Amino acid sequence: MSNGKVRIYDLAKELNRDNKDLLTICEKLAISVKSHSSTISDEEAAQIRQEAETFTPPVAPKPMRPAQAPARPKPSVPMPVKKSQQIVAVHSTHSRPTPALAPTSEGNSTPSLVEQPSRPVPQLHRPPAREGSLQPPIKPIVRAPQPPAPPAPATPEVEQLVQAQEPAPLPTLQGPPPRPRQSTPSTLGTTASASSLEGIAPPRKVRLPAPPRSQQLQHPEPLKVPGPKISVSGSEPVSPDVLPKPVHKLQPPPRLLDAPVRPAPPKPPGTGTSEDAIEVLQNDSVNRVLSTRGRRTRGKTAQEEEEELRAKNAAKGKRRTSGIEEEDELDFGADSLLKLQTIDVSQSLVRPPKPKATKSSRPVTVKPEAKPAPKKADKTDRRSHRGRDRQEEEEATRPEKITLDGSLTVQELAMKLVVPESEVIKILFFKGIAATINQALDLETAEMVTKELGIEVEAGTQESAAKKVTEMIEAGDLDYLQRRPPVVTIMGHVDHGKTSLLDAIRHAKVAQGEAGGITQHIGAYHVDVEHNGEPAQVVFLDTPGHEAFTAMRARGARVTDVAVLVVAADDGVQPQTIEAISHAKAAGVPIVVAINKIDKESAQPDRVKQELTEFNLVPEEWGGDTIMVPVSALQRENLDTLLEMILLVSEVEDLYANPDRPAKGTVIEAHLDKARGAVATFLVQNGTLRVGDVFVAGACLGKVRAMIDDRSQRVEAAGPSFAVEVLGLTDVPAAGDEFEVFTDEKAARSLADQRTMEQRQVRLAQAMAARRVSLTTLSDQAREGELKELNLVLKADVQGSLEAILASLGQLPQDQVQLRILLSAPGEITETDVDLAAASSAVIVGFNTTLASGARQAADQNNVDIREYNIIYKLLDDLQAAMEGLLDPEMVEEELGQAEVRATFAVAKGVVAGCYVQSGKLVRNCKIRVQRGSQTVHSGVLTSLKRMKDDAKEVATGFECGVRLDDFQGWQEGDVIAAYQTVAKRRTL
Ligand SMILES: Nc1nc2c(ncn2[C@@H]2O[C@H](COP(=O)(O)OP(=O)(O)OP(=O)(O)O)[C@@H](O)[C@H]2O)c(=O)[nH]1
Repeated sequence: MSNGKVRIYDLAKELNRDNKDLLTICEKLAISVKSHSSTISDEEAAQIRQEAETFTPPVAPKPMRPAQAPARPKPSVPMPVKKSQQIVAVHSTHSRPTPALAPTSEGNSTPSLVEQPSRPVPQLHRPPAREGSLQPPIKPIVRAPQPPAPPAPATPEVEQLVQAQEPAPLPTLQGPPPRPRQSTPSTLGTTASASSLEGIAPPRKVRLPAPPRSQQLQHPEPLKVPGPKISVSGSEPVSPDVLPKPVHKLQPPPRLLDAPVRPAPPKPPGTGTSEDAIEVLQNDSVNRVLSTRGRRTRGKTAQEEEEELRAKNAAKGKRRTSGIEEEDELDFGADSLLKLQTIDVSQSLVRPPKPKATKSSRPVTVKPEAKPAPKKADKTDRRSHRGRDRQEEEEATRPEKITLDGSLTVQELAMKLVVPESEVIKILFFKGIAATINQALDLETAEMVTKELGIEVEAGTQESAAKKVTEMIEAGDLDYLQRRPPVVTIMGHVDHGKTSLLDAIRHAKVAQGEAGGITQHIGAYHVDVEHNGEPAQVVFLDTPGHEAFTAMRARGARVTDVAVLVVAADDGVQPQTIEAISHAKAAGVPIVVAINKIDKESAQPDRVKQELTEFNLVPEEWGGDTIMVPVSALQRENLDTLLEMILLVSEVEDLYANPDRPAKGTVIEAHLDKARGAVATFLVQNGTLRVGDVFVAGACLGKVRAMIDDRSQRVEAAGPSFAVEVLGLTDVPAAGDEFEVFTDEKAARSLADQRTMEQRQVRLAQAMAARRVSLTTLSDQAREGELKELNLVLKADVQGSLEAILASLGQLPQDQVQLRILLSAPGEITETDVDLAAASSAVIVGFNTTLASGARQAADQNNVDIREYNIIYKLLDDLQAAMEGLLDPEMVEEELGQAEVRATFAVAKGVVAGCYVQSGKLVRNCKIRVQRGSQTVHSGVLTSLKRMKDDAKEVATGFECGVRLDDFQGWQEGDVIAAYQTVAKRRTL
């Protein structure tokens, strides 16, 4: 007692009574207490004391199994007088009901069990038991003095359990204090399950309030339902007399195995199956997931469940987790099932439900830091800091459909999808693609990610890119349209002869000069041909064939009117052939197939045709509509026919433009020329480009200083479909950027400024996103200290080089050190790049490019490392080495030398060992070990080293020296000093 307050359990002790007795007295005296730990006033305590003198613990109005009790000749389980709360399986009597007892249990036993008029049960809303439902194997505590145990019905297992749990018999059944969260029906059910599980389940401390008789009478159905009734959730009543049967229901593994991967078949409401048993898991989270599914099989939607749960929690005054705990608790009793279901569980975990289905099935990875850049999402962040709110918001703002047009970075895709970048990275990761935030994704991959998130990709997205050609034409041009030459892209697998073919067509040996046989840049070439007796022209875009240039090739197709697909007759359809077909088809560009190398003996043109039919390219002679021309680039065979066919195919295309207007078109390639500055190849798609024209290409302002055609001739004007190299740019635009001539220089300048500003913002966003990566997408690994990062700012002469480098960097192993490209852009290294690198501790890598004025100085000031390369392999090697450098070095011992102690001298500061250096050297402050025979008698640092009387930094082999240590004086002649140093050895990736 303290402060005039008395706790119930203190009082119980004082009165030598059970807590429950006192609670009962309290109830009787209308003293409001919640539990035995509640406090009451002294007056109330006095009342209770008084009452306790005459109080006899109430005997249950009826024995638990009145019909069965007499049948028990002797109580198989000795009932304890006190601490009887853990009767485990009294209901197991139902597991094998004798025919004689069955009717009794229908009529009486259930009500008798729960009939506790003095304890109202708040939860009387349980639905009747549902057929076939599984009951979680729970061992409720029926705090009850019991009638003598029925003899026959109790299974041996149950009896064992009961014996284990209840060492002493209880004379009577005693009602528990009111507990609002349990109901008797579930008790029945859970107990039944427990018994059905052969008593393996551990005892549960679930106290069950007894519902009033009326409640019990509301649920007579379960007793009438033939067949097993087991409920997983413990919320449904179960017919006691059919309880043994579920044992068989639970056994068959095939049904359990089905559960994780197959949605539950429709069942009558409340119906449980063995699948539900999978809810029983040790892992809480798994339990929740599976419980959710289990509940759904009973016909509830996620929303209903959510609401129900909230309502439950509100009623309990607890948070949601408590609901889960309760659920887990209820499931606890079926540990035995775990053994049976381990495989099922793991299956369900490795195959999470598709995110598309419902909110709950979407991978929950939205973290505050992982918010993508979109402004809308940021606002949401500010409004609410709760993850769930944000996720809901995010999902609400998530588009149903998006349009993908060509390759884009992970970040750009995440912004489009309104998901955190981490989500995209995660999806890619699970698909086996390790991507960084700024990694470019090709269309196919982006589509895959989009679909994975349940967002539709708008059909014909590539069409928009292809239509760019026609979009170049404005309404004002319509009256002045003239036919223009077709722009042709040559595509195909590596080494199938693209360059040779173009070369053969142009009569110039371009291919011979190429190092490694890889075409490095997109070039454009004009070919004059005679068509229908009239002179005509075909413009060829030379696309590189190496895999690394896939993205660039995709861009090439955008401005293309006809695609020539080169397939080597001796090699057939190869991966890049297929890729080229899909690019051309996606862009809606007609394909002319050039079956090359027919001069070779191994050539099999028909095999090529056959293979191409698999891709819906059926040759005309086989009844299809694809023109296939067998050619030999080497022998210049059939080239005229090929050109003829290209013109024929392009005839049906709307190839018109208005040459009498300022030019518009696309940047085919751009690079920084050391002598000439920024140089770009423009393909004019409408109008005529002239020397002196002011233009904006991407974000770059320019004035055409000179134009050079593919024959290195200066030209004054370039009409539609012409490709010319343009000098006079202020910066290097990106391949694929559009250009447009402006008559008003001011307007051009302001547009360029505006675009530059936009680009800066994108860069800033990229930098911010890059920072977020460390906090979000990589947080898991970073948290474990497993992952380190190497930030890079990558600048190169041309887009093609960049793409090649990026593709190669993607191949570097990044499981221990993550490479993050903060920026990759063509052009020289500028002060802005240095700023970005400084802010993000990045290294700047320049490939075939130069430093803008001030960049070097800024780099020195900011301690930014700028590395310049002109050989890609060197760059890759260095970067790999740098990544390896980031790994924690391995500390290894390196032997320095050995000296023998020949004499010892006591000095003021200690003992000096007079030594002779036998090998290597002794170095002051190096580490040493003093060895005496095979024993190391001391390890430490060589603090004082003298040669004669002077301090020495080191003493080499063959010299004598004096060694004194601060922390060791026990020298003995013959001791050997082993000197060594620890060096950091770089680990490799
Ligand atoms: N026999 C024969 N060889 C050819 C023919 N066309 C090209 N080749 C050879 O095939 C090889 C590859 O030719 P390229 O023109 O470089 O092939 P490519 O597709 O442009 O290669 P990348 O630029 O690396 O994608 C060269 O050795 C050519 O000599 C042909 O018609 N007949």
